[in-house]
Amino acid sequence: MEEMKSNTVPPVPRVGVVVFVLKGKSVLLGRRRSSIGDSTFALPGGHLEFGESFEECGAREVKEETGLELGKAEYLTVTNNLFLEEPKPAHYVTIFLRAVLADPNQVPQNLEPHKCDGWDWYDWDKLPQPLFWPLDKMVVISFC
Ligand SMILES: Nc1nc2c([nH]c(=O)n2[C@H]2C[C@H](O)[C@@H](COP(=O)(O)OP(=O)(O)OP(=O)(O)O)O2)c(=O)[nH]1
Ligand SMILES: [Mg+2]
Repeated sequence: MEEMKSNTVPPVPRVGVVVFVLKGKSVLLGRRRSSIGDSTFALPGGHLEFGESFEECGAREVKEETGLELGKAEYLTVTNNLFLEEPKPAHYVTIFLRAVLADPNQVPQNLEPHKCDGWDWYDWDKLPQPLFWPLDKMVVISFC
């Protein structure tokens, strides 16, 4: 087919799954190191892989990025995000989950330091700035 000969793959939307990991009144955030949203505070999460449930993906990404084991994750909401200003345009459908820790004494580790400056707990009433804009949009729409 003609389009198969081309080396330029047309962009497609991807699915991101991110998790509000909650501990008392605090939520886990880390400063991103990425071409998308560099140096803004974001939730742990990543790309949905073929065949995964949202909850499996959220638990896997949180474990890979922070070492934390989650209790049961619950669906919160979904947003549709276009990153047209980025070096490479991207489109994410982002699934937001929430979960508490399986064992509340676990301490987050920065297991992917090329993607994040480090994880910390932030009081829900005093979230750090700037938030990654899709997260900011979701918080404003859902909670303000
Ligand atoms: N991590 C994260 N991603 C978010 C948030 N909000 C949001 O729309 N996304 C979207 C845009 C991200 O590019 C996309 C995928 O997450 P990511 O950028 O952390 O992906 P990743 O490198 O960890 O993915 P992976 O290769 O490990 O699967 O999800 C958020 O608060 N945190
Ligand atoms: Mg990630």
